[in-house]
Amino acid sequence: MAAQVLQQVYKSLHDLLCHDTSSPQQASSAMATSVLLVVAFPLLALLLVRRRRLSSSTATAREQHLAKLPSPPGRLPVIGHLHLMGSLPHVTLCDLAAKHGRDGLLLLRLGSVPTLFVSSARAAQAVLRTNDHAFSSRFDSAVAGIIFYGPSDAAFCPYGEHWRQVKKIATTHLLTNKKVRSYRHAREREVRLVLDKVREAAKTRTVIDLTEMLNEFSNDIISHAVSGSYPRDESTNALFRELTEANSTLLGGFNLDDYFPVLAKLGIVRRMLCAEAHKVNQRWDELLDRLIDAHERRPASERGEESDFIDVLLSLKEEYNLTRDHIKAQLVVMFQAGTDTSFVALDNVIVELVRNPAVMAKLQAEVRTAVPKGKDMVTEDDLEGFTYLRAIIKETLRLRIPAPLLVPHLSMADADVEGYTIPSGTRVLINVGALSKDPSYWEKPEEFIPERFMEGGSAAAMDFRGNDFPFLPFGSGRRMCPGINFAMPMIELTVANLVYHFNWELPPGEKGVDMTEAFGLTVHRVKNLHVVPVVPH
Ligand code: HEM
Repeated sequence: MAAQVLQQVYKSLHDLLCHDTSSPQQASSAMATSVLLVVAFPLLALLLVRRRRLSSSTATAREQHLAKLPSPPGRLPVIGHLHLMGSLPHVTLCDLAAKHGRDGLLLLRLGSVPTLFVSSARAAQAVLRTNDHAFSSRFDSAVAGIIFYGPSDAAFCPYGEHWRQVKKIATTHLLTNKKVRSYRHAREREVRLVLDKVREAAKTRTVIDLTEMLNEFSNDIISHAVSGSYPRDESTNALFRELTEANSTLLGGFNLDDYFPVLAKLGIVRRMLCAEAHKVNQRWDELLDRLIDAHERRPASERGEESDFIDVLLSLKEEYNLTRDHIKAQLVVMFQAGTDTSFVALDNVIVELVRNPAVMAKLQAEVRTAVPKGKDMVTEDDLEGFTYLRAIIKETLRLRIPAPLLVPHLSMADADVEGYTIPSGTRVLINVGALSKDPSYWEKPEEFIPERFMEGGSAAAMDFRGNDFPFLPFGSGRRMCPGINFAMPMIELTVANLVYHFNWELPPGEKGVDMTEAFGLTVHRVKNLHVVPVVPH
């Protein structure tokens, strides 16, 4: 009985979040869901054996602070503002913040979870710099706990000593400039493989699915960094790709416990929510065990300059007190945090170039002038002088941020933001997608104008390394992305080669690129980019 109620609740909530609720019919369906939940909740609550309660004075103080924050009307019983989110929360939130927000802040009740949305550069600075420590944790998610072994990885692990250690490993051992440089030949080899495939298609002017090709490419690059000091292994790379996608579906989908954490404490709910995550985790486990075992058997003398992440993590086992599960968690997160973001960024750059032929021509002129005609490929040595290429990548990361709400932060102590007290335990989403289109910082913010980042341009001084708050595609502060140095050479090298060797046309009859977006762990286009490569004369 409880399982049936739960399944119905789950389905209703899923429908609610995955569809636009702006029409009257859908608004009434939101009300129906709410009614269903009002009826279902007492039933489910009866099943809770133990329930942690905040002391009533703490709860009252907390509610008093929250009540002072601006919040939109239309809050429904139990589901709160969940029905207002729609299928593209990063877009809906911009509208809600514009209508109902104050001082760059807006409080929504998503299910039972108070969630603060931050949508001005000043408020983002107050959260990510002035109160960086207070806002540096992550919320507890059953699914993330299974996928990331605890979670004990660098991205989903709550703030604390373990997180500090694994983040340090990421920044000082796995993703340093030196380490990234050591993968240079692997990057060039993978780009060469992409060029070979494109060249084949260009011979017969065949339409190619460039999005799919770039997705595979990004995954292969990370696969190499993780375990690739072995010969290239297609089947292992394909398995990594499949499992990373399975994780993305689990993490990016609707998870009941993200909005009703108290429910997730019920054994029956936990089992239902986590069954798929356990299956996927088991497959990761088998794959990683196999690879770690193989690395352990290999003599240290065989690990060259290009040691991969598994080699590095094994060598740090004693120093950092790492268990095998800790090592696996770091490996899984490198795929999860690194692949999708880098791929989406890369794909978006190409999409913008196809949509803006004048920008494409100017970039081709930059690359083709610097690199002699007929060269086999543009190498990383050639990239140094490509200022327009760098401006294009920045402009793409401004206009189409892969993770426009960052990863949710969680406050660990009361903190003052723009004159409001944000109580400990509040979930915080920074709408960096809104910041990078704020007209008070950006001229013509909806237009693709890479020149703004060139010398003399209005944003020439802006960078994405966490110090310019209107422009935070990688976040800022303690939880900032450690993967910039890894992602940039890969994106620059690939784009430079694709525009050096080929001109790009839309398939015959296509008038433009379909830009419809879907929200998940990252925001990506629904339809893949299909293009025709043409070898220039
Ligand atoms: C264009 C590519 C990338 C973008 C746009 C990007 C963006 C982000 C963002 C927005 C966050 C969350 C920051 C926050 O919560 O405040 C993040 C975290 C993270 N990223 Fe990236 N990322 C990219 C590439 C990479 C790569 C290549 C790796 C590793 C190979 C990586 C590893 C991580 C990790 C481990 C975290 C968690 C940091 C923490 O919680 O302390 N990222 N990234």
